[in-house]
Amino acid sequence: MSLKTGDNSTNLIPILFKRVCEDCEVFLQNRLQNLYLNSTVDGKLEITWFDSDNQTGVTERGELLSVDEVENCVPVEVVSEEIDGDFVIDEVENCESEHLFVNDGDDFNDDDDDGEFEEISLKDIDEEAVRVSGVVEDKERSDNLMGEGSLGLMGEESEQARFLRVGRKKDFVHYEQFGWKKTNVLQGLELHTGVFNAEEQNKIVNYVYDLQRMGQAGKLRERTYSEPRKWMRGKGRVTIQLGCCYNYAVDKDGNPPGILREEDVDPLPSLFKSMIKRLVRWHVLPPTCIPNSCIVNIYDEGDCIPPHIDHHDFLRPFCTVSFLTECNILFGSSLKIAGPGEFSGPVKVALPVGSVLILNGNGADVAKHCVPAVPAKRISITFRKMDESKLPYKFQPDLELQGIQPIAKSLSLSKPSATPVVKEAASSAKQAVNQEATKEPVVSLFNFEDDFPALGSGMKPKPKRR
Ligand SMILES: O=C(O)CCC(=O)C(=O)O
Ligand SMILES: [Fe+2]
Repeated sequence: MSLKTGDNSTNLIPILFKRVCEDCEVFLQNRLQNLYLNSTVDGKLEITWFDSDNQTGVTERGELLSVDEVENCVPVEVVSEEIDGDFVIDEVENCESEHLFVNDGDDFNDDDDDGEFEEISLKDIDEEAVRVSGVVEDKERSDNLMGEGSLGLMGEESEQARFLRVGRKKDFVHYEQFGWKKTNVLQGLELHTGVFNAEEQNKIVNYVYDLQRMGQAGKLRERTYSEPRKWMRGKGRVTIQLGCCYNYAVDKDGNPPGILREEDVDPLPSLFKSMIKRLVRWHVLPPTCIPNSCIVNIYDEGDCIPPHIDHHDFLRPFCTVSFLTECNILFGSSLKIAGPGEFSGPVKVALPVGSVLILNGNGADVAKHCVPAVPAKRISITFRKMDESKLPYKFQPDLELQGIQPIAKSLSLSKPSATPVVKEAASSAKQAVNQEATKEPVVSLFNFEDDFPALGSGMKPKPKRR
């Protein structure tokens, strides 16, 4: 971190951007934005940039902070408590918690050769839970889960029909000013609705409950299950980590934030691999970024996740799948504490159950996100691919997760197949977004349109810009 912007940092910008190609401009812009984020709050020193390699930070004014200074600085803004070796981040002003310290198949149905899709995954949940509990090497069962053994969740519908009904919103827009430049801090965000139907959600939720029971009974590996002490609203949430152990903040052993490579957690169970397969097959996640880890968040009423940017030990895009209760997720480069477990920010996106939110680009790296106190019990599963160089030492790549390919977008996609059902999905995705999250001015507008508009549906309306 040798760049010192100082008070005259904006003077550097025209020079930095001179004769720079478009790609480099985006890259530079992102870097600069990170430098500009999180200025002082109420006169307290905040760090705008955390260098995870050197464990140093940079203040808004470009001052380089040593490891010690970073450590001394952050507790001013971060309230966290250590619970069983894990830091549970509570009310956090401006997300510095995870951002700084942490630097932060579908085989629900499987396609067979004749082009029909047959339900394949989801075995008996109890059996599967036992399998996950440590008997994960049961390859035969795993094969069955991914192959035969259909529970018929797809019913009479083909995978193609289900795929067509997914609502997709990819045009989130909210401009924020960084120095002289306005940036869409939501660029890269996508909301896919109707990816998991009610029956599938039920299976997944019951499975999560089984995992939770096993965690409580000490039947999962030590770092897999974490249940915080709750002493007030907004405190903590249960987490189940699979595929890797993620450290939210420097822990009692002095481990830095990020993936703890030497720690062992339970691997992704087949059911979750089935979910991942669906996400890739249904064009929700790209085949180039297939997740190999996940964190299950179990929120009781009033639980929250404070503002943060997901650690860069995880690649982009990553995604979060919602269950049980619709809730809002807030986005913005600056998110504020509004009360115990309550936050405010410029953009509010509703997350319907069964939906998948993709975080990528600025939406993952410039805007912070948080889930304020949820109105009722909620579960989310965040799937992320680990950076190759950060894989746990004992990590075994999973063959089931290799070579997953998206299904072909058949010709029917371009037919006016925007049946009422499709429209319904579209409008529910549209309703899912509310940019009047707070009283703060909202400068962005967005338009919903399905990925696959009906023929003759005309040109894309352009997002309005200021
Ligand atoms: O619960 C959610 O939807 C968000 C979870 C999240 O931000 C995370 O796991 O990093
Ligand atoms: Fe997150």
